[in-house]
Amino acid sequence: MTEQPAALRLRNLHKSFGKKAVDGLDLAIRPGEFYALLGANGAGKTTTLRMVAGLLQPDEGEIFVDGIDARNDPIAAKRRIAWLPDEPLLYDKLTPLEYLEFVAGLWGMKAEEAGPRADALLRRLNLWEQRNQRCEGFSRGMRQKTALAGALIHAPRLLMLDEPLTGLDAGAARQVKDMLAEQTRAGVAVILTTHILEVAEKLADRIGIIAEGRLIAEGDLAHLRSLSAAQTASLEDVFLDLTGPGRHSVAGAAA
Ligand SMILES: Nc1ncnc2c1ncn2[C@@H]1O[C@H](COP(=O)(O)OP(=O)(O)OP(=O)(O)O)[C@@H](O)[C@H]1O
Repeated sequence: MTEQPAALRLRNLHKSFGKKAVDGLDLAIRPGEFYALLGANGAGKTTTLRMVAGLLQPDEGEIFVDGIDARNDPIAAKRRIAWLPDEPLLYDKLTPLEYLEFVAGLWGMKAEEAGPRADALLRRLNLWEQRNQRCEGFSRGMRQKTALAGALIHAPRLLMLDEPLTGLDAGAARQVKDMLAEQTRAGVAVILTTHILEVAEKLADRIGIIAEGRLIAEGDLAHLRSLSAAQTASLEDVFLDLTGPGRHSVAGAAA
């Protein structure tokens, strides 16, 4: 049996904006894995995901999505990716149904494939009642959920989300979390950035911590605890310990 390729593999990824934002990042995520990328403000999380999404050109390094070299074949890689930024762009004059039709059209999906998938996503995310209302009056949670439905319409293999739960009420956050868990059960790899450490603690199979553009620690919570002084600590304690002043050059990353 041939081994399944990683859903995402980064090798020695670099990006500088004058100052280093991503500095030799290596990362591998399995199909069906839920991976949380943590880091302080400015650590390089969004820059990393934007490079994978093809929105930024790396200075150096390799990006493989589902075995496809994203720098050589960006279109094939993008077809396998969904990218949900922290402030997704919706078209206010469109309804959720129209928005999904529009996004499906961009992917060249046939109506008979896109229609049922859009219906299922809207029902699943509790947007069915609002499917014919314009997005302009939507709350942040409804906008996030509409954008998530749009991100999933083309059945991606790698779902990347930047701060997807920030500002959502408990009900909307639960619907998004349940949806993400369902995706991983279906074999989709999920990578998300979050400052809500409880989300990473509860949902992630593995957690990567980056500081100054480098992966300084990686593993499940038990492994991260073992790298930290306080071994019974919460993820918040571990995170603050590993990213604290003077620490991140010494905490070695290991799976
Ligand atoms: N387009 C850009 N031009 C110049 N500098 C940038 C640009 N994008 C990011 N940076 C810089 O790169 C570094 C990493 O930023 P990035 O947005 O990736 O961090 P982050 O970990 O996502 O932070 P946050 O948690 O605040 O979203 C920061 O120093 C930031 O100022």
